[in-house]
Amino acid sequence: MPDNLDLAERERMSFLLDFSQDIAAVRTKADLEAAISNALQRLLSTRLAMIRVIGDDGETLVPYLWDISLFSRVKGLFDQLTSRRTTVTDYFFAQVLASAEPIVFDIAEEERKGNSPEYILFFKQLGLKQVYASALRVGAENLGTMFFLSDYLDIALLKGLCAQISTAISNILANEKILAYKQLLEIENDQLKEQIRTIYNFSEIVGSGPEMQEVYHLMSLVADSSSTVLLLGETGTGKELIARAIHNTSPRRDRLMVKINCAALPANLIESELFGHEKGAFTGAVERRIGKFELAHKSTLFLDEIGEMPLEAQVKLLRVLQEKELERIGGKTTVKVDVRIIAATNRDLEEEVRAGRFRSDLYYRLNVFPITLPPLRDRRDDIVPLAHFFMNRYSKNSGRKVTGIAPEIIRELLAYSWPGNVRELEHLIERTVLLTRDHVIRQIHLPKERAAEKDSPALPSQTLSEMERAYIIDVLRQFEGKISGMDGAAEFLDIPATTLHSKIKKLKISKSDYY
Ligand SMILES: Nc1ncnc2c1ncn2[C@@H]1O[C@H](COP(=O)(O)OP(=O)(O)OP(=O)(O)O)[C@@H](O)[C@H]1O
Repeated sequence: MPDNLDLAERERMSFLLDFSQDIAAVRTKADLEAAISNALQRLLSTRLAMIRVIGDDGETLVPYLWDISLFSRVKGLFDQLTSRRTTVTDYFFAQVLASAEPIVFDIAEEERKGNSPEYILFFKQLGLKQVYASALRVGAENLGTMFFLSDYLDIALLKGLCAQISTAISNILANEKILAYKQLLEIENDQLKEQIRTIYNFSEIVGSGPEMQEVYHLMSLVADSSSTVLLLGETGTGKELIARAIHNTSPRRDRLMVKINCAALPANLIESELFGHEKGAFTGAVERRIGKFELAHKSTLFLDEIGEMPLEAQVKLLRVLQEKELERIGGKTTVKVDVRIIAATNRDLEEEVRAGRFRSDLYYRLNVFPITLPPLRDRRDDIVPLAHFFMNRYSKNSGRKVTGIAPEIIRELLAYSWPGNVRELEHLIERTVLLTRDHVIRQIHLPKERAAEKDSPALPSQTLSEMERAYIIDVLRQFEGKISGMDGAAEFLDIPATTLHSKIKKLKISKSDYY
């Protein structure tokens, strides 16, 4: 401390210096209360009366911290004043908030002016001649007000004291907000995880034919392990659905599966998205960013459209898969990661390797446990159950009561080649449910297929009896197994009940097919 300062100045500086040390350690409101009361003990006759902070509405001054022991004698009036709404425009508070400096209110003079008689009465009952007050302020922003009771208070000292309290309260408020957000995010996160778990589990996967049975079998073999899985199949065949189901039945299911779509990102961003970057690693890297790999630590990383990944990124991915550690772009240290990889592509990766667009070493790393999802046209038995599944889902979602699909529409669905696979069927049914005015879907707008496509070998993969079987099952499902009578399936099919019975027998349709 410089020698040429007078005694008062020295004392003031030493007081503020000590206070600033105490205040620097403050994390909570209780810490702040202790620091203030500690400091004020040195000022003998000075006590903190009340701190109020401006609420979320920007107007109300909410009591934040006060010394109840000061008001025991005037408790009735104190309770009355603190229980009613006080705003930034109320007389004493408006003066404090408008002033750059602390204010000393002379109670006798204020009484003469006739403003805010309840507060004047309150101050008088407390036996005060003066009240000291200052705005709680950070920069130019008002956060609230502070009132002190004192026989004498040095204004310069009060100013320093208030500046430090302001910073501490602003930090505490910001911390409380962050904590509240954190709790909110944690709750949301748990709810989302739960939602994803219930949406994407095996029971939401429709398809009971031999092709999907094989898929389920492979899934159950691999789910428990940390092995890399490669999902192959045309667009819309359900690769992401299967990836989520594998994750949700694996030991990693308590953490969220992290997804990255390798086709959706420009080549220069994909690395930073995957591995993260340090602040200033390249132009535009204004903040440090955690990559998806790190986010997926102890969880699963779903690399969608892996066939589209640029070659440079492939090299880096391979390194991480081999070493199980990564380096953020612009970083100097390595980060260990424990990530299970599920990759998916609709490309023929072997062909991509031959064409030099995909690294063979990466291909072998990924191709540990391949699962191929068959296109919908190769599992026509699943078309009708899927159509019903989506009909139920979207009629429930939209509050409509669409409960059936007319037989001629079933015929159209079975005859179509579904180049967009399950996704195309899902979107079509969603649209149709919204357009349907009836309880039964009687109209559908399938894209026109060119004659050549119609004749393509994909279409007639079902025999006539297979189609007949699927058709009868659907009708039985709609009539809840009722065969004869006025509202029975036979009547609807326009055949005698006995004929329907013999067809059911011949086509080996059992109750479990339509219930
Ligand atoms: N077997 C199924 N049962 C129920 N819904 C399914 C099934 N297969 C796919 N779906 C639904 O079809 C839609 C498309 O599936 P998904 O996104 O998993 O396909 P994808 O193969 O990953 O497609 P892309 O290759 O275009 O990314 C999703 O809404 C999914 O829930």
